[in-house]
Amino acid sequence: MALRCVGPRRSLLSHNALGGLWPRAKAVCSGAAGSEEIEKKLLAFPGGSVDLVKKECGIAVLTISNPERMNAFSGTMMLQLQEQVTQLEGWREGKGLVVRGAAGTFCSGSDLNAVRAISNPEDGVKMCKFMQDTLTRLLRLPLISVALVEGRALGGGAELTTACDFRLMTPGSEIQFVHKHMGLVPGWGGAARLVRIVGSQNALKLLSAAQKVNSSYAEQIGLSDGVVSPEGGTLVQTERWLSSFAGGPAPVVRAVKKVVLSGRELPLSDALVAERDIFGTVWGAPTNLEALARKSKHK
Ligand SMILES: CC[C@@H](C(=O)O)C(=O)SCCNC(=O)CCNC(=O)[C@H](O)C(C)(C)COP(=O)(O)OP(=O)(O)OC[C@H]1O[C@@H](n2cnc3c(N)ncnc32)[C@H](O)[C@@H]1OP(=O)(O)O
Repeated sequence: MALRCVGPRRSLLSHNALGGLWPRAKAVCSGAAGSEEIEKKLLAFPGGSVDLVKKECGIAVLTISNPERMNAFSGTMMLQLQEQVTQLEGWREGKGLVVRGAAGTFCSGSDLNAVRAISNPEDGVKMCKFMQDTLTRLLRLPLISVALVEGRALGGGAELTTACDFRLMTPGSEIQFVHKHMGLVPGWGGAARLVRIVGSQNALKLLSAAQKVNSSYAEQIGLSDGVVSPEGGTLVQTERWLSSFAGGPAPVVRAVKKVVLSGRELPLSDALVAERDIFGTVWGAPTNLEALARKSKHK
């Protein structure tokens, strides 16, 4: 049975999915405590929803939905995204996450009506900090995540794709960091993450030319991990693809994500300590003991 979490239950708390193993996450997310002011302003821009369905198989689907505006993020959707990330942080049985847009397109970034109304630099920076915190927490979930890109992923929508571990694209879909055309640069953490995904040369090209990236070019530079064809259902295929990484017992899948995350984000000496701690959670645990009893051979 699927558990559906829809709508605007809100929390002002910042969460750290990796607990004590993760000193840097605390530092990055701690600013969220002072975010009440921007949260109040975001509430003034309603519309759309961010919906979460958690399935018993351990895979959740997060849907960005504002079809009249090509799934642009209204203010309340930004708040809902934060709430749904909090839900996922508390989901101990979770292993995988698909992030997608409603109605055949991914997301066209911030709702330009909200952007126009809060176009002063002070509010802009607060909004960007709010989204940075949420997307950092999304990327740090102990779940293996994939963005299913159909249609367009523009501006903040392109940034959202980089807050997932993987990206799959449908033929004809495009990712475009349109920020330069708007006289901007990414502010939701998308530039920092893009550099880590495609390298600084490719990131510079994509940002400085606001280049449209189709599915084949995205695969060539490592931005996309594969193409999903519309036949057979894009979500079904994406979930099947994800299952090959997020299959197996939750404690082991979550431990895999955590060691990769610590290796990616921490200095080597801290990453080694974190890896030992994570290793300690699976060594001698039921799955490990069962594998030993089976005398597994990996031919
Ligand atoms: C860059 C900074 C970043 C941030 O940090 O905040 C942002 O994300 S800013 C937003 C960046 N995104 C855009 O600028 C998108 C602008 N829109 C488009 O380029 C096009 O609408 C589209 C997304 C390519 C779709 O084109 P098309 O298929 O031809 O449909 P329409 O243009 O008719 O769009 C349908 C409808 O949706 C409205 N729309 C689309 N995107 C947004 C948006 N981001 N905010 C608000 N509204 C949006 C569009 O205006 C149409 O509505 P109507 O005009 O009422 O018909």
